[in-house]
Formats: sequence, structure tokens, C-alpha cells
Amino acid sequence: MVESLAQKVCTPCLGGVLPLTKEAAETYLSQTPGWELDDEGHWLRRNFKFIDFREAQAFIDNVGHLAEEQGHHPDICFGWGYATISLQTHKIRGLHENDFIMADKVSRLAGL
Ligand SMILES: C[C@H](O)[C@H](O)[C@H]1CNC2=NC(N)=NC(=O)C2=N1
Repeated sequence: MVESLAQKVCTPCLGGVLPLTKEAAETYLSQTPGWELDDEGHWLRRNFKFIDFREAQAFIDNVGHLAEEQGHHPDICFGWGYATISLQTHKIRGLHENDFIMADKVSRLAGL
């Protein structure tokens, strides 16, 4: 049985690895429905909608705990009724499988 991305854990990114090419990143997208790449393929992003500010805040608080557990941290923007989660492996200034693992785990946190 093929392991889902969410079943994997982020590996410490020690730098010195090349970021995924845009084409390689696009092959991962099929496993993370709802997420999008930026034009250069350096960022993975998804918007989540909530009923109000508190719901959005509760969600990003959970994302924060997940990030600490995984040792891999998203950029988060949130406000009344929404949260935007952006993922990049900063150490390599691009995307790594870790970003897609986090994306799948974050989607599941939102119940998606
Ligand atoms: C020392 C620490 O583990 C590293 O700096 C981690 C922390 N979280 C991280 N998160 C992300 N998104 N990219 C990184 O390169 C990264 N590096």
C-alpha cells in the first residue's frame, strides 16, 4: 500500500540539497489537492476559509504545533474567516518533499 505524504515525517533539512524543479514539484501536487505552486515553483500555498477569526486562530495554532513537531515551519497569514499557509524550505530557497508532507498534514488538520 502506497504511504500517503501525511504518513511521512519531515526529514531535517540540512541544506546542500537542490530544491525540486518546478516539474518535479508539479508531480507532487496531485498528492496535495487544493494547494498551488507560485509561478517559479518555489512556494506551495493554500487558502483556508473559516466562520470567524477565532476558528482561523485555532487552526493556525494547531498548524504551529504541527510545525514544531515536524521541525518544518510554514509562513502563516490569517484574519477574520481565513488563513493562508505558505510552504518553502528556506534553507534551500525552494521546495523539498518536506513541504508537501507538511501540506498534506495541514490539509488533514483542516479536515480536508
Ligand atoms: C534548525 C532548524 O531545524 C532549521 O532551521 C529548520 C526549521 N524549520 C524550517 N522550516 C522551513 N520551512 N524551512 C527550513 O529551512 C527550516 N529549517
